[in-house]
Amino acid sequence: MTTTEATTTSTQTTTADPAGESVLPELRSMWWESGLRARAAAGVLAVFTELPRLAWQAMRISWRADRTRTLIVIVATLTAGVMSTFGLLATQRVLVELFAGGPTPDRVRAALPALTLLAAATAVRAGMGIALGYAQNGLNPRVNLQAERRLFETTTAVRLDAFDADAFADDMERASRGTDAVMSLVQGVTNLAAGVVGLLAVTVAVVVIHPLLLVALLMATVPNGWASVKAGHQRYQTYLAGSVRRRRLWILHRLMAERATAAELRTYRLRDFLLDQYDRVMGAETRIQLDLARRVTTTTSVGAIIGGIATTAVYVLLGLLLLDGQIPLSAAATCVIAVQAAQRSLAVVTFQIDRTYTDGQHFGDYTGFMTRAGDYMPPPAGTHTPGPLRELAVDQVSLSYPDRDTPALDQVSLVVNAGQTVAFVGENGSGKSTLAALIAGLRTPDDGKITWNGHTLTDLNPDLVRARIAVVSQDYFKWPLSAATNIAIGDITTPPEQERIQAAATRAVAHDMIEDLPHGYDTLLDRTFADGQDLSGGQWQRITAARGFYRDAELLIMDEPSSALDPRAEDALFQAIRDRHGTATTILITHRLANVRHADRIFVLHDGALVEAGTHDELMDAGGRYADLFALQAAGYSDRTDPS
Ligand SMILES: Nc1ncnc2c1ncn2[C@@H]1O[C@H](COP(=O)(O)OP(=O)(O)OP(=O)(O)O)[C@@H](O)[C@H]1O
Repeated sequence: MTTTEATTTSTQTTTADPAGESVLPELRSMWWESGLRARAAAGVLAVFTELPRLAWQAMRISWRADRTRTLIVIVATLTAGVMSTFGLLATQRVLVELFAGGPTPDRVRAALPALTLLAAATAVRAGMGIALGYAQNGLNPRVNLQAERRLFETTTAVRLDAFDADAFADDMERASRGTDAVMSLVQGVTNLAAGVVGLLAVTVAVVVIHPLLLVALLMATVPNGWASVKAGHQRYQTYLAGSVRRRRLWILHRLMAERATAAELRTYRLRDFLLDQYDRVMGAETRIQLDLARRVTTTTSVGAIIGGIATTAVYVLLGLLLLDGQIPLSAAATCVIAVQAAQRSLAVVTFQIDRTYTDGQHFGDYTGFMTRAGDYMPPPAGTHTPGPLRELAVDQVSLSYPDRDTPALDQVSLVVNAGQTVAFVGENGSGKSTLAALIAGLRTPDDGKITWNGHTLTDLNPDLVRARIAVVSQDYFKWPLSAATNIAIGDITTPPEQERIQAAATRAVAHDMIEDLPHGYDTLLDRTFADGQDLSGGQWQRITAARGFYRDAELLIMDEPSSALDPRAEDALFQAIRDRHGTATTILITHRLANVRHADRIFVLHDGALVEAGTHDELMDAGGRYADLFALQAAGYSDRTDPS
């Protein structure tokens, strides 16, 4: 597909129904696709210039994965090729002897040495085939392991902001597809090498018999080869242009078939809406696939027709050479066998060129992703060891999310002393969670710095800093693990201890609730597995709070830890937080302002700026934003209790 075609297809999808533009904005052409498309449009011949590089890369991966098997593959492939040449030359000798004059027994006897050679060559070739299969089978899982592990090593190491970039998500989607391609590429290159060696073997044999036969061989093989390569190119271009569509389809699959969305889908009667979305994306996809099928069929049919005509011409040429006495009958017969062998090898070669090229492009996506992901890697880790927390200072810190006009945090400065309980309050979107993420070292400020006992966070060893901080996030993830493990992953560096797990659960008011589960602490918290259970929102929140307590960190950051808790549980949780006062530091983010009254210091954020700071009493006296919010919330309670 050309660039124009790709653009047309994506606009077709969105303009077919103007509503689609806003509902499915991802269907628009992405800026980053144009560069890749340009590469794909480089032309069919580019395949041949790229193949050696791809083969080299595949071999390097294979070598790293398993040297012995890679060696077996190389030796077996080459030996099988040499045996093919031998086999063909031996066949010709057998035919020469059989077509010679004299009684049949004498002719058979004369052909015996060549026949023995032929049998030996065939046996060695078959043996090499078995060795090749054995080596390849053992190589595949090892190569796959290497490729996939490297991908996950990268995706788990990149900075958090990588996941804010849509290009990164698309890039990653293609890279995941690329991990399968690594294995396929190694296999494809081996098979391709086997096919090429087979073709070379036939070529050598044919040239030895009669150089003119080489022309015949080329005529019979080139058209099909060209068509096959071109078809592969067409398929890859279509695949490339469809990355955004596939991501959208994947999202729709999950929205329509997963448990997490099942209830809301029904409540809001989203069935028809989602099916309509699916029809639109699939409609576009089907049109594109049908168009591709038409173009691929045309290409391969043209190749097959020209190839057929050329093969007929070869047989005519052979007939003419025979009639003219240019070649003996034995050579002509060997040539027919050779052409058939060449066509078999060519079928392998063209299929493998197609596959290797396609896999090579996917592999390029994989390696390209690895390179581009380098831009998202955290800066070199600091080496200083953080001591026990004395003072945490946020100094003139700003952060803007990509594609946002206003900063999420704007020149924020504050100090938290060890043993304090401080609160971040403010309206939705005021920047509280962003500030917490910066303090936890999950994001790096664009400007300003955060210091731990006077050392900038980036100068400190990040693992050692994180070991001293526990974060209970507002957007927690429901890990599909047992209740005990869900808590124990709060400190993965030590083996889980049941007593410690229970103590953390008790502080988070989760113990009794967990004991009541069918298998207690061993209950699997995922309904999609056998024996799995799900929890209510408040119960999940208790588990995540227990995870935060499990680490017993010097600095505990709790972002909306009680939004789903019942009043009794909420009270108990905040009592546990107050118990930390004086011995450990807590940063609390909550909209329930009654719970921050006891905080040593309350920081009020508004539109990313720190607008007020002080104790509850100071802020109430100041009569500013905090006092307004507090009075508003308090009025809600007093209205209900006020009998008037
Ligand atoms: N990953 C992100 N990409 C782009 N913008 C973001 C991202 N996360 C947050 N924002 C924006 O940054 C601003 C601050 O968000 P933040 O989550 O820090 O607010 P908050 O004070 O914690 O809000 P809430 O009380 O609703 O939890 C908001 O305008 C939000 O839309």
